[in-house]
Amino acid sequence: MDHLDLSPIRRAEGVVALPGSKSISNRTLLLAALAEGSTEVRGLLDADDVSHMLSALRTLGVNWQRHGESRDFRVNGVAGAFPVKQADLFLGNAGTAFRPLTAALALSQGHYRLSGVPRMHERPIGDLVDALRQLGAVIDYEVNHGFPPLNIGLAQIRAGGRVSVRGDVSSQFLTALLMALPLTGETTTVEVVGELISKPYIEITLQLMRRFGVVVERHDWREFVVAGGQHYRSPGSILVEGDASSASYFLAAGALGGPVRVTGVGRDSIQGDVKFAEALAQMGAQIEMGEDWIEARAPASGRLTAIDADLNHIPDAAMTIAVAALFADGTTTIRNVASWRVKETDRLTAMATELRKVGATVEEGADYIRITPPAALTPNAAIDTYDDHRMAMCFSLVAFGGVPVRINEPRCVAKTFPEYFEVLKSVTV
Ligand SMILES: O=C(O)C1=C[C@@H](OP(=O)(O)O)[C@@H](O)[C@H](O)C1
Ligand SMILES: C=C(OP(=O)(O)O)C(=O)O
Repeated sequence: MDHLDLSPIRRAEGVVALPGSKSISNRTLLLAALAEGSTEVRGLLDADDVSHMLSALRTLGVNWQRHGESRDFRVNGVAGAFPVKQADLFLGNAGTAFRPLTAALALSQGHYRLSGVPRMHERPIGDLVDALRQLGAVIDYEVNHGFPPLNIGLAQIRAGGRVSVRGDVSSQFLTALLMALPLTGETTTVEVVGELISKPYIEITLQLMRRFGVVVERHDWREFVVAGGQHYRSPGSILVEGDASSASYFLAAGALGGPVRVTGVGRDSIQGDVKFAEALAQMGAQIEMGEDWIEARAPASGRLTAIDADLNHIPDAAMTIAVAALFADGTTTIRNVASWRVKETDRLTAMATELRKVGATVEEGADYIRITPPAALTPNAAIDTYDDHRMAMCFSLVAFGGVPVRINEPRCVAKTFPEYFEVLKSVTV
């Protein structure tokens, strides 16, 4: 088995220029592809999830060019409909590619097949398919009802009216629907059924749609009205912010010593995961924030303290809090993260299993996890990562506990942050 042995880390200090945000990269690419005009996308994330979106768009007839070896791209919009009407798309395990493309293709009059890695075929998509069928889309499940692979057929799309979508399994279903609706050209009201989770990701969607000229009226988190007759129009140029979820590992490292500064996200960010800094501050870390940077250092007291918090608004960065809890006095409880079960792996079970390997006492609930750190971390734990980039990244923090730790299959970080371990090395001693 491939693995990476991390030696004990004494402290982290320095500046990390963050890679581009996954959520912003994939939304921007799709909106730029559907828009009228061409868009310069600067600072795009270079990682598997975005590569899947880029190659899907090329297969669908969208013309894009990369400027040399840079992270800057030009995307030539197709003004509404993909030119290629038949395609078989492989989307890995990229939720931000799979869900939005499903909606865009279901409303765009062609025959398409969408598939991914085996885990993607275990991640639910039924709520999105149900919503799209209300609009007249023809979508079949290839193997299991409610799960990819999907086959999309030619449809009679019903113009306008009301459509409902469940919001309590993944917010990506609502994001997908909102981004695709302007393709139908009629006013549509989307009603969210159940309590919407991961709300800040809907803010990212609405902000970027607005950058491309489409305005959505939002009534609380229950109803969204997309007016008819709008089209996406290129804003000219878009700079992708640094990834706020990727920032969480370095901010946590800073909170265990520091200072560590991340650049590319800050006060002006449109990403909900910047709120990770608030959770870390609640644990006692000293946080400073500028327009496009965040800095973390250890609490004045020297020790983090446990928190009991609902982290439904930052489900990805919440995993970093779970590992930071190993360094906090007391018992930390992370609540309202049932969605962890349907992500890259069942993250509640994976987190509980691996935290126990380093000696923590862990209670795993249906939608919460409670972590009491051990008096001393177990040295040389071999952490399984379950093909989950975030398991690999957050468990690297164990090395700050003065013990060596082994990360199995570390290359899973390629999903969102291929150079993670090199960057970590560059700011630690
Ligand atoms: O819309 C997005 O960009 C994302 C939404 C979240 O998923 P859920 O809405 O399924 O919680 C998050 O976990 C994922 O990494 C990215
Ligand atoms: C849940 C995640 O990814 P996805 O976009 O595939 O849902 C994640 O990156 O933590």
